Amino acid sequence: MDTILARPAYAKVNLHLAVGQPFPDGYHPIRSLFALVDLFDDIAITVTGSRRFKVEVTGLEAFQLNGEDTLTKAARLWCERAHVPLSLHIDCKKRIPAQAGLGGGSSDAATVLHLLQEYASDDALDENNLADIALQVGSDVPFFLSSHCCAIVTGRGEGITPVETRNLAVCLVMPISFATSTSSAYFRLDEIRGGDFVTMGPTGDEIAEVFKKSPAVWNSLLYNDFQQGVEHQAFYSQLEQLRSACNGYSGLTGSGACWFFVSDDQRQVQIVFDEVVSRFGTEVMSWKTGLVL
Ligand SMILES: C[C@@](CO)(OP(=O)(O)O)[C@H](O)COP(=O)(O)OP(=O)(O)OC[C@H]1O[C@@H](n2ccc(N)nc2=O)[C@H](O)[C@@H]1O
Ligand SMILES: Nc1ncnc2c1ncn2[C@@H]1O[C@H](COP(=O)(O)OP(=O)(O)O)[C@@H](O)[C@H]1O
Repeated sequence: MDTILARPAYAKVNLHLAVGQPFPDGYHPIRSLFALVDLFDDIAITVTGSRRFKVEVTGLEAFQLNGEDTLTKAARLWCERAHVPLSLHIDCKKRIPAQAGLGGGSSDAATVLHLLQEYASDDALDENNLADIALQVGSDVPFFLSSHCCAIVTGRGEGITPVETRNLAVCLVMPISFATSTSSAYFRLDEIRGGDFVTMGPTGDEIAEVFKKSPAVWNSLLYNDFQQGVEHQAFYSQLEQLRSACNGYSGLTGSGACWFFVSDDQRQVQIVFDEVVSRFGTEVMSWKTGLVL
């Protein structure tokens, strides 16, 4: 009998993101506050009796995949390490836009790993093996694999310190005519900095303290380093103007291109959301949602 396992793969926002100078391997150290948001892809895995491997993704058709998709990569690496055949059918229905800075590809991969661990039960891989696979798939995968709703993330993405999450309302705005490649965004940031010394800003403890306060006061304390190299400045300036009339915090998530507004007052998020819909119409995709608790 086939076994079917399913689980949602949530998106994240980076409520703060400091980027340091690159390590010798080219990757950059980050110090970031990650929080899961209630926007998710649906992942289902059918473990079959036959030796067939099939991955079906709907909603990613517009994107040219550069090699394997993250679900295939995670499943293949897991099966290799666990010495089990790739007898799987993975089905993914995407809602999280790609190249948005919402971590959709990484979350999908972490969810596949979670489901395979659940299926393997007593034969599941140990933590070290799993952590190794996660980083091979992508720098954001360790956070999604951690199952924490909110965390300070450091190193390349492997340092996870959980932080208690909060009931906050969120508006997400994704332009439909452009997206951002993560590697290009890191490259552009290095170019802008031109090798100058950079500080990593507030410590993890300081970021966690700021997170306890109202989002309306975060603006002078938290930031995203990618904001300085962002293209389409006119678009983001319009969104920032909207925020300045409301009580909350806003910014780019990850390397972009998605913008978010967060508030402890649902009505403020409704105002921003309505204004975005009336100003940008079908030029953007927008969601009124919240942090995952
Ligand atoms: C910027 C962040 C912030 O959360 O997220 P996104 O905007 O992509 O969601 C992450 O650091 C992105 O993580 P992820 O999207 O998993 O990146 P990866 O696939 O590992 O790497 C893609 C490319 O980004 C660069 N990269 C990534 C992570 C990192 N700490 N330093 C880097 O320099 C490298 O050039 C790498 O080749
Ligand atoms: N399961 C997946 N979901 C989304 N993108 C994927 C997936 N697998 C591979 N990709 C590729 O990874 C790139 C960025 O993925 P994604 O995680 O959505 O963006 P971001 O890094 O901005 O959060 C896309 O260009 C896409 O082609």
